[in-house]
Amino acid sequence: MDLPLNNGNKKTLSRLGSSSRLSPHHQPLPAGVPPLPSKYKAFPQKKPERLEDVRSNGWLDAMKSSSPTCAYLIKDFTVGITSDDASIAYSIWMRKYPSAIKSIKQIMELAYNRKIAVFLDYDGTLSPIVDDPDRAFMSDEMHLAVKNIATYFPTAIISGRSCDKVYELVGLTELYYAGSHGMDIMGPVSNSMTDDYLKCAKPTNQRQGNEVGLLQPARDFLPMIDEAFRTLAEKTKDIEGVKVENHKFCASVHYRNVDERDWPSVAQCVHDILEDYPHLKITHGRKVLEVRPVIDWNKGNAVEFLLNSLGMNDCADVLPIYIGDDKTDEDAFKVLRERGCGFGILVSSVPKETNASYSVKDTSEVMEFLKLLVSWKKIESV
Ligand SMILES: O=P(O)(O)OC[C@H]1O[C@H](O[C@H]2O[C@H](CO)[C@@H](O)[C@H](O)[C@H]2O)[C@H](O)[C@@H](O)[C@@H]1O
Repeated sequence: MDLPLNNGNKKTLSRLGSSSRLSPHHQPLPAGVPPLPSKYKAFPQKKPERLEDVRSNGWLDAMKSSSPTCAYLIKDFTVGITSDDASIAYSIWMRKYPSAIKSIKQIMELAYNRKIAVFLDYDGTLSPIVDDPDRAFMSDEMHLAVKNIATYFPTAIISGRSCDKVYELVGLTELYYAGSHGMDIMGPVSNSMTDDYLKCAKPTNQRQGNEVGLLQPARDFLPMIDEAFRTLAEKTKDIEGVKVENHKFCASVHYRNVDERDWPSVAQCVHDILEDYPHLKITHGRKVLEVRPVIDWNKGNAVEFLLNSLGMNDCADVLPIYIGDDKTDEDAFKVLRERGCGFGILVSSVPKETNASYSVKDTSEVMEFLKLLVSWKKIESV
């Protein structure tokens, strides 16, 4: 069943070809989800029979395992181990996901005669994870490293935050931005783009003098997300430490600062609200529940879209590199792995299941890797 998003304009982006997976306006809804009504408010607020309790539907387990800081290990390893065991397990894991820094020579060989495109997640990748999402800033050194990388390679930030918020935090006009987990893309405009890709009234890419366009495949969900955000904020306001953010095409319910004994209340509250929104779903991030439209569009689609619109779709010529730390970044790692084109680098200091090919420990290693890429490019171009 196709979801008639966006004013019935059936034109697709010509550069994307005919793949329905890439078409932002024909996202199939999962089986059993009713079509989105044209007037969302008129939709009967069906209250389905009570879903499984959050304890049995896996939400609580996912909440407990999000953002592990010490010896939380994946299923091939043991939980509740000593720090020595943890470092052995990490070393074993690193054999499968080697350090991108130590593998720089191998990466440069892969990049030989190919154009690199760089995709960067924001939180936990460019800025360290902190308790207050409003204070997640990049260091000056990281800011410079990102600016330099964008001088040499097409670079995009792909974030769960709204496009405006991440642009405000990064403040670099030479980058492309995809906010709301890829549902709000500020990217390059080419002549072959159709009306689906809105040309931005205010070109932000001043340094390169390029026009910038917007792609918003979940545009019709805006009123619904806004209403859900307000309900989530209202209903969770008495749980100490909860913070709810509106990221335009998704909403984030943070529980990092909530006493662990109250996590079931957070989960139950969000779960109960979502029963009234069959067009919204939950994904798990680092101590955050992300509420987003059920459409099949994620950070992986955003990467594919940007590669297409940058004219960098030919695997023989292009090496896309995606760096991220979160579960939502796995969608992008998976796309690169499945295309057999480019690779992901996971930011993690503990073993995790991942579709990335390499790893770095933390944001300072991300910065070191970005600097290495720039140094290599400088040497190569003399
Ligand atoms: O895709 P990202 O750029 O990584 O954004 C994902 C979420 O990041 C932010 O939350 C995370 O970072 C916060 C600041 O360090 C931290 O306090 C929080 O616990 C993390 O989940 C952001 O606030 C979320 O809205 C994003 O979805």
